[in-house]
Amino acid sequence: METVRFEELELYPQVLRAVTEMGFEEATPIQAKSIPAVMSGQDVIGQAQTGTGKTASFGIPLLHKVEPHSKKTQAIVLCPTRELAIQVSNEIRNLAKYMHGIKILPVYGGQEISKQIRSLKGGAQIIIGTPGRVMDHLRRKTIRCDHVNTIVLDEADEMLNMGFREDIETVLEYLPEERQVVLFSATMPKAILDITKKYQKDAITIKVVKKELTVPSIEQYYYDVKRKDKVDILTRLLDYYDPKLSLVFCNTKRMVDELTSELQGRGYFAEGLHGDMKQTQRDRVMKSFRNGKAEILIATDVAARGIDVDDVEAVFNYDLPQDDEYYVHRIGRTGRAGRTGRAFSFVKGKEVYKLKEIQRYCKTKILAQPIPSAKDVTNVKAEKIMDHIGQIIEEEDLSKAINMIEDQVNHSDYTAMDIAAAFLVEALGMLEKEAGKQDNFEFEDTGAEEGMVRLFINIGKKDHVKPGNILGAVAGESGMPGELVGTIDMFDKYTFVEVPKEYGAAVMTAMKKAKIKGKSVNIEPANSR
Ligand SMILES: Nc1ncnc2c1ncn2[C@@H]1O[C@H](COP(=O)(O)OP(=O)(O)OP(=O)(O)O)[C@@H](O)[C@H]1O
Ligand SMILES: [Mg+2]
Repeated sequence: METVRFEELELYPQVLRAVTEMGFEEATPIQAKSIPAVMSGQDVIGQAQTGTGKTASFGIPLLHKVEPHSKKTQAIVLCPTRELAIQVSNEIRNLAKYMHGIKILPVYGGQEISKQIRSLKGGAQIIIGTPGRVMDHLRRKTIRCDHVNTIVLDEADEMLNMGFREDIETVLEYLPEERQVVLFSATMPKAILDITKKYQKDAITIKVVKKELTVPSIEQYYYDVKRKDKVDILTRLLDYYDPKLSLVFCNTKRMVDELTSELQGRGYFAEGLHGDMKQTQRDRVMKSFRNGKAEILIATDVAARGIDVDDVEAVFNYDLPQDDEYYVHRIGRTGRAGRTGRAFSFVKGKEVYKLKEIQRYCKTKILAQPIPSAKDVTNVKAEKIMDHIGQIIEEEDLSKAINMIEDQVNHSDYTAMDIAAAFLVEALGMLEKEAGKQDNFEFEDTGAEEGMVRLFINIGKKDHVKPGNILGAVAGESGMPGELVGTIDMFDKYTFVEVPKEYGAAVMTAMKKAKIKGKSVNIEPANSR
């Protein structure tokens, strides 16, 4: 398709200036087609892939449609999540930077309503909000709709889905008969298209057609992963690919919480995000993800739609999404605005069929991929260290250090090569300690109780050791609740302890460092003893 420059779209000079300042050079295909259509006042359904600039596709025309001299509310944009309402409002504010007298206000749940009411009193021509809170203001008459001539549903298919449909209908009832209804999304399932007729008149459909629904610059892989191995494989992939920012999707809030503390415990800069958190906390997490302080965001689908954060280089489906559409939106958090990205999905057993279904829906291929080995991770780390070293050699004054090494070489049997190699081992070792806090152990079935594994402990001479000492060491060192420790069988020279399977590896790792009655212990999985 021919490229269209923003100059050709007859924008206000103030808007053109803002667009240029935001670094947009050409209009994306969806922008080129839908900016004129939305400006003309027609009802529009716009569909284009994730990260292709749909926000400006409706944001720019809204700025052209509002009358800045009237303080009345003239346009409403509805978004499915609070984070998206904030983001869309910021993007439109950026576009409006050089237009005077236009106020753009986000209103969403979890934010103090009295504060919102005060802001609304000042008059805002464009309101961007979540349906529940907008409805609330309409009922209180703190938002008045008599002059609203445009309503936009961002993520329209989600908004017209069962969870939101009633709210949307209520909001629409408040609007004047003569109004423009604009819908945008990366996905438009047929069932939803059927019901859009109820809300729109002679809508034109602008679909930027591509072969596949997902963005081609996102590499998509899957791993067949047992539940218990998921965390290890996730950290392996994080270490290997070392993405600047990553987004990890789980299907439940509980899983988000669990995985967040697991990764934090292993030393990763990870934060969780889900709907049960307080809004102030959600805001804090989003802020630290946007500024890169949190490198890994672990979230429910609350972060799946619309969220635009630079430098998200990898998306993980820790759990496979329930709906095909959600796969498209989740992985679309990377590979935005022409960038590349990677998407990794974990599947177990029968979920492979679900994955096939997703590929059919998206018309894309998700490839099986071997898990990088620990050695692969070491290699990429060594490469990174060598890159860094190269940079130091290029940029720093090394004369003092060279003198010191020369001294070493002259006064020992070591060559300069020995010394350099030892430095590399030291640097890698330090990294390894950070990355591999938990060793992997194979537990064989040794007739332990259901869900338990049997560990063999040898503390050498065991004159004064009592079951209580063992219990204290196992529970105390590993952080496992003591009441979970199963049977402790003490024999003449050795002891068997049963612990829940999921704590097996943690106990083993912890006990290697533990002492019982001042003595180091020897611990291993009980096999055929
Ligand atoms: N013409 C353009 N040139 C370069 N960058 C652009 C252009 N238009 C928008 N962008 C930038 O591209 C990114 C993605 O835009 P946006 O969030 O609007 O995508 P989207 O199509 O709404 O995606 P999603 O379906 O995920 O909601 C944003 O950072 C935006 O500022
Ligand atoms: Mg969007």
